[in-house]
Amino acid sequence: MEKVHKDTLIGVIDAGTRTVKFCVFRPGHTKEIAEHTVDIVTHTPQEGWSEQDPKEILSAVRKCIENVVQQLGLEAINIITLGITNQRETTILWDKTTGEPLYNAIVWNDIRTDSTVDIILAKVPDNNTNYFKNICGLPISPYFSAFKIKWLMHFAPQVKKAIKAETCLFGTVDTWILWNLTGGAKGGKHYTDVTNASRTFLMNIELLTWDPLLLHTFKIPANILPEIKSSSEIYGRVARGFPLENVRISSILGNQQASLVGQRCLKEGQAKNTYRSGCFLLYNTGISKVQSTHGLVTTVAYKFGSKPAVYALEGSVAVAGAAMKWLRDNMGFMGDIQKETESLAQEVFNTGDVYFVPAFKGLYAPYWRKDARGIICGLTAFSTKQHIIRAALEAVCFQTRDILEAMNKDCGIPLTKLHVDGKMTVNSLLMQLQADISGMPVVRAQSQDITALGTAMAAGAAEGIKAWEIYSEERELVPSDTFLPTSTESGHLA
Ligand SMILES: Nc1ncnc2c1ncn2[C@@H]1O[C@H](COP(=O)(O)OP(=O)(O)O)[C@@H](O)[C@H]1O
Ligand SMILES: O=P(O)(O)OC[C@H](O)CO
Repeated sequence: MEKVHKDTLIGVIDAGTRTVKFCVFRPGHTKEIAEHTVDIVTHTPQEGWSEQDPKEILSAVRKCIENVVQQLGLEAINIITLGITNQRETTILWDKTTGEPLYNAIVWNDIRTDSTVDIILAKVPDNNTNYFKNICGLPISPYFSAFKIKWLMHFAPQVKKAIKAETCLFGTVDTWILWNLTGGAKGGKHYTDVTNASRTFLMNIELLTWDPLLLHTFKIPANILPEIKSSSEIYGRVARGFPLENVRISSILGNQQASLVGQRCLKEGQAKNTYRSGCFLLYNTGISKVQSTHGLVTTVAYKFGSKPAVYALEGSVAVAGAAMKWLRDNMGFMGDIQKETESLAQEVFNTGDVYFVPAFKGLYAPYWRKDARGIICGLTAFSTKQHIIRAALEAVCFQTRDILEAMNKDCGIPLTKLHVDGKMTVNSLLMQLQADISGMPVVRAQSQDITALGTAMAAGAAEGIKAWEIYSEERELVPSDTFLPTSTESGHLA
């Protein structure tokens, strides 16, 4: 292992859907030494719409860094580098001369672009959802950024104007933060990394460059797009006016890819599932791209510097923990999700044959049905809120099982265990149900910060800090506990 100065520290900006966090790691350690989190408001101006204020994201980043710097006192000077990880697909357009956003950020799970999707579908033979999959790895769906950009180009006059004046820039949340941190209108770096670019629907997954046919199909001008970089290299330095001025920024990873790295699923055939608002299962397929024929997405897992890109198959589920929030906020079934979900669901032995499909905004993998909507069925006069809460937990597990089945069919080599992380995994009943429903051991990471850890590892790698031994044979970096399947009759995957 390369010698690292004992005081060196690495900072990570984790800009998620619900919160922005800044935390700091000591190389080689898996637990952060300081962190601060700020909630982000999501606006719903119309049903199915989901927007955030890009400036609020930025001021949350600033607040979080300032708070952590204060916590660390003099030690903050040891933060030598920063990484950025982020909610993916969320789309921001801004004016490069003023630095002002041209519209709110359109969040990944926003479904206003249904009609845009139909326009694109109408252009392809047989309305084939998978028509561009061999180019970008993705099915046609409102989930991906290109549909959001196209919607903005059509419906936001200020965007049209800025595009005409050639002052418009596009970025996912990583790019917005990087551009602003490195100087904004005064020379900010307009870059993204391959993992985020692979979620836009505009990148050629083979060449890792913006694809002319896709740009032409969406009529998106190339001059609004950021330059695509690797996930681990030095992109620039924090500009004057921001805390941690002059510190290098040296990793960018979409948050689901970051947790794949943090879980050290760095070899072909290793997979992880992250349970948060949504649920995202990524299976490392090495340097080869597996084209799914069973509804999964081909995505870039990571690219460290000049090393070849590593790919993953991804199964994305739009609603997982978000169903618990719905049961709390819309149904009033509980007051505190963390404290009550598990105990309420434990009060009944099963769901009493109640099933819950939380397709609030359509269904993602493996179905890709933008027209699907939620359903609760099997209700009887005996059904209680406990049955429905338990059914909501089972729904997360069934959706994961659907994805595991699709992965096994696509890859031919069945997974033998599932590594999991994310806030929802504190729910041990959910973990046991997942082991039973998928018929395989579920290995739960004993850390909530796998995403940030993966980003710190990538930032460290760019700086020559090999303290986490990214390529070592030993996989288990973070302590874990395992849930074994207790029932097998329905638990075996097809
Ligand atoms: N004990 C629990 N049981 C079930 N769901 C939980 C529990 N604790 C948190 N959740 C759910 O997990 C999700 C946590 O999401 P969070 O990590 O805040 O990320 P994000 O909303 O950015 O995806 C929330 O949707 C919440 O409803
Ligand atoms: O911020 P999260 O954890 O909800 O992750 C969102 C995903 O990146 C969307 O693809």
